[in-house]
Amino acid sequence: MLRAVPPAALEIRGLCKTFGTFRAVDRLDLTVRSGTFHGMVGPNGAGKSTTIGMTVGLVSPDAGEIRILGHDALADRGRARSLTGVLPDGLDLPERLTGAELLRYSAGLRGLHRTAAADRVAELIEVLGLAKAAGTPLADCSTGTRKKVGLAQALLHAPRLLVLDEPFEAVDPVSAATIRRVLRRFVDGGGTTVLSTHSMLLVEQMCDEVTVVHQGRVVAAGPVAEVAAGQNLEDRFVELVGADASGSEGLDWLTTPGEQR
Ligand SMILES: Nc1ncnc2c1ncn2[C@@H]1O[C@H](COP(=O)(O)OP(=O)(O)OP(=O)(O)O)[C@@H](O)[C@H]1O
Repeated sequence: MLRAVPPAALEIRGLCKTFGTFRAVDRLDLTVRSGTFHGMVGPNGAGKSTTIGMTVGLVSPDAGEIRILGHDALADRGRARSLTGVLPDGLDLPERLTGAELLRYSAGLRGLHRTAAADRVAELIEVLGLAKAAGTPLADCSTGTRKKVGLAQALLHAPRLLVLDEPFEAVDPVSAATIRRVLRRFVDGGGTTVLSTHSMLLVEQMCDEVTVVHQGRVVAAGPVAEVAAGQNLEDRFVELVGADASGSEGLDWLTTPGEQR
């Protein structure tokens, strides 16, 4: 008997976004298979955050299709939102709430029963090492701690797809290892994670597949080893997006001692 193929966790076709006259995302296609860890990499300004923003309903696309686990995410935002956990770029958090208050509030918005919400919030605080942040206004928390609170918020409602914009940015190595273990358990349990990152090492260590975005378009995609094509991923990345020798010329005043300032 033929087994039904599960729908992709995330399927993007022909996605476009223009800011003024600048085409930030240009007919981008992306497929993230269910139950995988997928990395999205690209140079600064490549269009990763804009793509993620459109995927999770924070930025409206000019054109294209987005399907989350087979559901049309643009037509049915409510369904897409319930399936997806999001760690957006920039993390605009309500600064006066403490970490615990934000998590309880988010659990309420997600419609979690009060007892389940309290249990999950307590467990996330424990596992992610957020005891201090739980009682501290978010305005007074460090960048890395805010990332962890944002991640806890993304996990609260047990989504099927996690979309994370640079989840390891500013996070210390011990916390990063904890986050990696949490994400690995999530994926091993059938969830799907797509994350943007500048760490090729992280992609090599954690991701099943990778998509390389450059100037709003996909320039390579597939299993990490295939995209790396026999090189380490960092060298292959530089080859794909074009090496840049800037930084080795100019700024003579910086290296000429004794010059008048
Ligand atoms: N709201 C906006 N208005 C105008 N331009 C924007 C806006 N948002 C993004 N852009 C531009 O779109 C391009 C893509 O930005 P985006 O943040 O998606 O890149 P990125 O790949 O996430 O970059 P980085 O790795 O530096 O975070 C950039 O040139 C950026 O300046």
